[in-house]
Amino acid sequence: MKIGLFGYGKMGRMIEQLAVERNHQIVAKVDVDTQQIDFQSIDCAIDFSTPDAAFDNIKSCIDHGVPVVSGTTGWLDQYDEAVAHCKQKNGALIYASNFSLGVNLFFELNEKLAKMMAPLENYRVSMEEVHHVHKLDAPSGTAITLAEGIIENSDYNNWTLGKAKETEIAIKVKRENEVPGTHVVTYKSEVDSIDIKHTAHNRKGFALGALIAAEWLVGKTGVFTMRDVLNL
Ligand SMILES: NC(=O)C1=CN([C@@H]2O[C@H](COP(=O)(O)OP(=O)(O)OC[C@H]3O[C@@H](n4cnc5c(N)ncnc54)[C@H](OP(=O)(O)O)[C@@H]3O)[C@@H](O)[C@H]2O)C=CC1
Ligand SMILES: O=C(O)C1=N[C@H](C(=O)O)C[C@H](O)C1
Repeated sequence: MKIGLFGYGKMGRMIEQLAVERNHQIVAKVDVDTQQIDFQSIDCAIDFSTPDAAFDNIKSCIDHGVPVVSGTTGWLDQYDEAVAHCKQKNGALIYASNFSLGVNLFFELNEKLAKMMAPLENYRVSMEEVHHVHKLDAPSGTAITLAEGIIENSDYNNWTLGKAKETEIAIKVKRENEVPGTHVVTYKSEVDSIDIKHTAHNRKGFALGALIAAEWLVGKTGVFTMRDVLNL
């Protein structure tokens, strides 16, 4: 597959390394200064850029008939517009706040646990995410997906970075050194706590998941999620 990388930072470079191992070709490396892009040469675009750049990158890929996998976080206020644009143009799009297989299993576990905990009024849920100091957005996209998974399966109706009201999920954000990404969901009562935790040891899992999504997406039209790709 001929891949166009939109964003050639920490993730773009990791994807390049794994893509070559999987016999793919990187035919474009797009950054903020790129003047011209040969869209015709690209079978699938993989966007790991910045919150400010993601939507425009996705839109121009769709406009040029190029399927796009986006892992950029922090641009979700424009997600519905991206979905509508993709459907209108008969394009192909997968967005995931986290492409790693482990985190996608963690998402499923989080929803199942939320369902089990919902009737137990003695427990309150909260969340912590830890990332490297270079991260631009907070909370992480993954923490937002986890919070949405709890909200869909319980009486909680919002998340907050501040002091949580009765029906809000408190998310604590930590930025430390070069941490690739750690997420903990905690249910606490007076007598005990239940924690579920995912720890990324490096960025390979994210990159591999994005490549698997790109391999799956080529030849399809529509808007998909990692649930579709992994058949969860
Ligand atoms: N979904 C997932 O599984 C994962 C998602 N992420 C997310 O992916 C994104 C990128 O992460 P990461 O690689 O660590 O970040 P980096 O900052 O290392 O890389 C982002 C790159 O995008 C470049 N860029 C800026 N503007 C544009 C533009 N208009 N078009 C294309 N590229 C542009 C930046 O260039 P410059 O530095 O010159 O501005 C930089 O090289 C983040 O939003 C992060 O949260 C990260 C890991 C996993
Ligand atoms: O910025 C990162 O590094 C990461 N971002 C994603 C997020 O915001 O959830 C995924 C992963 O945690 C790493």
